[in-house]
Amino acid sequence: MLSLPLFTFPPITLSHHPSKPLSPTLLLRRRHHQLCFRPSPDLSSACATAQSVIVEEEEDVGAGEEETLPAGLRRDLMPDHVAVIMDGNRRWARMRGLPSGSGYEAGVRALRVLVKLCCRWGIRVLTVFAFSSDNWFRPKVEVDFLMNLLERGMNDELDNFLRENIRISSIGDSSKLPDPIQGLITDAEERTKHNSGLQLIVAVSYSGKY
Ligand SMILES: CC(C)=CCC/C(C)=C/CC/C(C)=C/COP(=O)(O)OP(=O)(O)O
Repeated sequence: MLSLPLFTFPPITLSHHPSKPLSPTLLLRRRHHQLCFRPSPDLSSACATAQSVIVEEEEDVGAGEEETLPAGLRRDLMPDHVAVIMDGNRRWARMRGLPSGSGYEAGVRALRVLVKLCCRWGIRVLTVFAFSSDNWFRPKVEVDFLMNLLERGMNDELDNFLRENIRISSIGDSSKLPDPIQGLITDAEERTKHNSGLQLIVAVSYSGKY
């Protein structure tokens, strides 16, 4: 089982965009598997560029072929592996007087944009920390909502993963997930296992122990 290291150094947190709940903490795995933390201007501009693309989310952000990087980003400084902690969804919704569910749905939309950007910018691996072991202790209605969102996401996106050459894998204690979701994840892992593009690792029911 893969494990995602947890870091104690100050995380780089993207400032909230006024309309999108993407506040990921980025953990960068540089080439040659050396872990490092780069609060560099290059990273800032990567974040700024990502945010400006998220603003244009409603426009088509096609995955397409790997492309020339936007101004300010340098190919030799791009990480191989980006990991995102997908929190802040409820806070984002609360700040706008919306129910938590709207925050989670917006989080999923932001995730779609992030996946497309990783494909376009040549990131090899994207890990998203989507549901922690502690999240099981949230109110049942909220857990059910998230499980439903996960199930819909896996169903809706599989064709896209196949078309875009994205390989899906998951980490975490999947035995706690409802059976249909376990089945969907296993199926997606199996059907995409030979894909050679972006590897999308979804950490669900994950605690750092798995
Ligand atoms: C499993 C699934 C459907 C993944 C899709 C992506 C997504 C929206 C993940 C967020 C899940 C989550 C419980 C985040 C925790 O912070 P929070 O945003 O609930 O709370 P906070 O605002 O208090 O940090």
